[in-house]
Amino acid sequence: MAIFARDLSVRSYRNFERYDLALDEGVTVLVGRNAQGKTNLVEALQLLTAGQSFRKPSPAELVQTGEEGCSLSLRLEGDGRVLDHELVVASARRSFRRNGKKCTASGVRGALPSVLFCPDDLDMVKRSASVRRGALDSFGMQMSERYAQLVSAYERTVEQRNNLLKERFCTRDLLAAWNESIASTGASLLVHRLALLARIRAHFVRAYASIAPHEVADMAYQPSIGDLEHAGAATSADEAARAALRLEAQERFLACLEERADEELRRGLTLSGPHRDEILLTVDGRDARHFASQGQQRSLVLAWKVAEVEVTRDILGRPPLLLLDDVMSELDAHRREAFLGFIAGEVQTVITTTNLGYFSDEILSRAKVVRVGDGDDGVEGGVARET
Ligand SMILES: Nc1ncnc2c1ncn2[C@@H]1O[C@H](COP(=O)(O)OP(=O)(O)OP(=O)(O)O)[C@@H](O)[C@H]1O
Repeated sequence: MAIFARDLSVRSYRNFERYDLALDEGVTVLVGRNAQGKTNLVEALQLLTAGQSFRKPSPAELVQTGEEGCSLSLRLEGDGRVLDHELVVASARRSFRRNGKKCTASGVRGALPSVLFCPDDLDMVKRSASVRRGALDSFGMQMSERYAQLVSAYERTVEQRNNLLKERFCTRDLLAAWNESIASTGASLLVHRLALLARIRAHFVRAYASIAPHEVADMAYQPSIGDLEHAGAATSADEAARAALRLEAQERFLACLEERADEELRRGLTLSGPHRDEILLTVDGRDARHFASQGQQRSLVLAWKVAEVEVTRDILGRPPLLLLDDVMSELDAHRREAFLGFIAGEVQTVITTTNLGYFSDEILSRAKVVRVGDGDDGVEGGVARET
């Protein structure tokens, strides 16, 4: 059974003094001129479902200029349950609440995962590998708490090891004490990433084929420690097979650390591990970073997003909340139709736009259209204040 996001309320948040928005179970279109706060509302929905925002704001940035603090809340309903997620910023610190009880970001993650597609994503194919790794990890963190723990533990370990590498007193012997722990956490994260990527890949290949039927797209994970003999075991139901893969990754990681220790000491950086891995996207066997046209890049990203929606369904048995921020204008009519065709009716979706002309009459007839911003009498229950 599905879970739906029902009511969003924000107070003293970004450009809104107060704003209340009731969402449709199907498609809600937020329409308004530039800088009216449409993206801010999408960001609020992402914060309250994924526990983080694509803008990576400091707590103070969320607070409306001139105010002391802000609050955001979202009511979720479904599965016979009601869940209230809240985010409060006070004294420049943010805290989450779930059903009134204080929690960390992980407390609001997972009940209703969100998949965001925004203009920044459109060039993820050509940007650095960290963008693609970040996309995979942000999604993985919503799918599994263990994945989220591994990401933060690994990031912490790399940061501490890099700090040590920058110290003049650092030696190979001192580093060796850290290697076991970074290799163990890194190997576990690597196995989680391989498993998630394998799930995404199956849907990605299919989705791309229906967007561009005469081309074949693919994706592959390329570990910086080299390809692993037992990589296929990442998706195995056999715990022993996965443990063997973890061990192989750990040993390989340790060997790489040993081999590159002098270079690491010289550069003050950890040079191998999941934070240096690549996610390779290809079209007809050619590396998309170098060969994909603008249109092919857009199709690759669309296919990736469709795959995230499908994997959420596979893992949780229900669809995510899909947040489409200002991307309709970036897609041509064919890709727009293909994308909306995938999600039509079955996925709760919030779309922002400056122009309803991008939507077919069919979509508009069943969507809830909300005007955001001043100058419109259709603004739903809110006060937007331009600053
Ligand atoms: N902390 C803040 N306090 C006050 N105003 C803010 C704050 N943060 C952002 N804003 C304002 O919010 C507005 C931008 O909102 P947003 O990015 O949601 O616009 P939008 O409606 O999505 O526009 P576009 O269609 O151009 O993408 C800007 O006017 C910006 O100054």
